[in-house]
Amino acid sequence: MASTAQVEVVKSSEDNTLRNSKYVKGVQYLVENGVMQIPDVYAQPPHQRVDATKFESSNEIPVVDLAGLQDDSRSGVLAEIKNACERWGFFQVINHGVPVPVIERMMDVARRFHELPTEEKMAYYSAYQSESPSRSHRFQTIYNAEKQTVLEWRDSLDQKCYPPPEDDKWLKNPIDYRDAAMDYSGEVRKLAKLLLAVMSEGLNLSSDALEKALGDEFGQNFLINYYPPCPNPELVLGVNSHSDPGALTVLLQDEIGGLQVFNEGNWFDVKPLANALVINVADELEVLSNGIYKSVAHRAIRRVGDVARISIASFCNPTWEAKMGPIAELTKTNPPLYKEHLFRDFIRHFRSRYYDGKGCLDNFRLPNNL
Ligand SMILES: O=C(O)CCC(=O)C(=O)O
Ligand SMILES: [Fe+2]
Repeated sequence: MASTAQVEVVKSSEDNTLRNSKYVKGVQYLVENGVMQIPDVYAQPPHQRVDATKFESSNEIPVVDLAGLQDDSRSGVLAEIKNACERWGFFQVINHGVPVPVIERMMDVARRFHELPTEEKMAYYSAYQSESPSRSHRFQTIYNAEKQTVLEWRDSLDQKCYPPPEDDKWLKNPIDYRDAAMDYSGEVRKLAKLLLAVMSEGLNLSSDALEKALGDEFGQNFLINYYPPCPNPELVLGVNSHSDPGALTVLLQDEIGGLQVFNEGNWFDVKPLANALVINVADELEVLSNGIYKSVAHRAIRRVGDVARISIASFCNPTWEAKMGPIAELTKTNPPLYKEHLFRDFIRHFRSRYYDGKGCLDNFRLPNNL
């Protein structure tokens, strides 16, 4: 590593300066410059700090073998998924149909992107989605410079995948990125459709009910998260506690680990499993299912160790204009628990604040569900 970076300390109260600070270059930049002690702006308040050395009890998050969907164990697999969506909002899948070479190639381009020289990544930087609406991708290092006072130990690349960007709108560097990203996101889309069908059946709805409720062809983007080694891992969070705003998330993580899920007052590690994918219920699926399926607060910690962690979160979202609210069949015996709204308005609200657990969804609950 090179000499210690001269990092200016930004005090939490000066959050408006974050937008123009050197921290926009991201955490990999600090690490490449030999940072020995995290700048104060990355330090979590004491109650948010974690033990970055130990794995929490972690064998309980269900692992579902999707191979069983093709044979006479199908009804058992449906029940496992239904149960996981109700109890955990999270599960891992194996034999999910996304080919291993497609996964490996995606991980490889993801790593090579984040290891590019800072100036090349900064060519893709913008602080907000709204500042680069025509671009299909965005390098992101600060989630919300106006609203957040503590920064996360991660750099991300946000990539729209569906509707598919025009050929010349994909990232040009790494050169093989576009093909890898298109193949991977196409495979993830097939899996998401399968899971939405199974989840619909779990609600006793027709198998196309959830996909239809997301509008004409659901939207899809992925976020490639890069968490470089940290000199003070016990002081930082890679991603603060949040629930995903869309419908369904398919997450690929490498072998380092760090994803944690909140359940009944405790944090549980989602243990890395080779070639498995992690599935989670997002806020709008909780809304559509009238609270039967649960979106769940999760976060990523940066473990002790000297290897960067990568995760790729693929978000399947309702279309912008899709009308969200509990599906009518599910409100016949139980009252609706969530207000009707457009997905556009949900996202507007999500982006207007810094995330905190399931705080955004709380704004859309009806009074009988507070
Ligand atoms: O890195 C992880 O495991 C979690 C990332 C995540 O939750 C997200 O990007 O929404
Ligand atoms: Fe997430």
